[in-house]
Amino acid sequence: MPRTLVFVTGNPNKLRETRHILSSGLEGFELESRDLDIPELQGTTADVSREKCRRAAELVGGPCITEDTALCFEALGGLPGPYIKWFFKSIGHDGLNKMLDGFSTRAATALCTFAYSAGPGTEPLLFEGRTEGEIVAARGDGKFGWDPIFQPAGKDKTYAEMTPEEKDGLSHRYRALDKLCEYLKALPEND
Ligand SMILES: O=c1nc[nH]c2c1ncn2[C@H]1C[C@H](O)[C@@H](COP(=O)(O)OP(=O)(O)OP(=O)(O)O)O1
Ligand SMILES: [Mg+2]
Repeated sequence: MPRTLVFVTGNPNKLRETRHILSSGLEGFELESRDLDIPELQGTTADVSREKCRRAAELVGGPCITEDTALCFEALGGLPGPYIKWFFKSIGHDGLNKMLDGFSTRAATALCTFAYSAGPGTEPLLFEGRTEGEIVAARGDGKFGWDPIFQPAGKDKTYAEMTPEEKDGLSHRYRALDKLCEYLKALPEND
């Protein structure tokens, strides 16, 4: 019997990709989605993730998962990090590239954090996945956020030029979800 997880996210691309990973690589789980826009605190990626999941569990009234994606530029000491959404909305692919002009490195880390709460009032657990890469001029279809400007280390394609299977094979999201699933599989069925 697949276990159903309530995934609270306002982002349809995230949901699609997470479902794809769960149906092709990490079987045994199904998602039920709740499109709720939870206010996001400022702080480290871990602070932002923990607080979002805590609030989501209160709204859902039961166990749930949330996910936060950060894009961390080495030249900027890890920023924009969890604030990438607002940087991307404001300045787009070109602006993000220009931010790094003049620096000696365009290295970036895509960081995905899944958070799991067993229900309201319980402390969320965090599962992180990282993919190293660099920021390049946009290539590929631009359907999902900053995919066109992130090229994983050692590859000649951006995330946006990869098939869903290729991206899932090395993505920050796959790596975080793999850890979350390992944890959930080890829990007793009715937890
Ligand atoms: O694999 C990805 N490839 C490219 N872009 C991505 C990816 N994953 C997230 N993104 C974008 C969406 C948002 O602009 C920001 C993360 O912000 P983040 O708060 O985690 O997402 P969100 O507010 O859209 O959805 P949610 O309701 O789950 O918080 O990076
Ligand atoms: Mg968000």
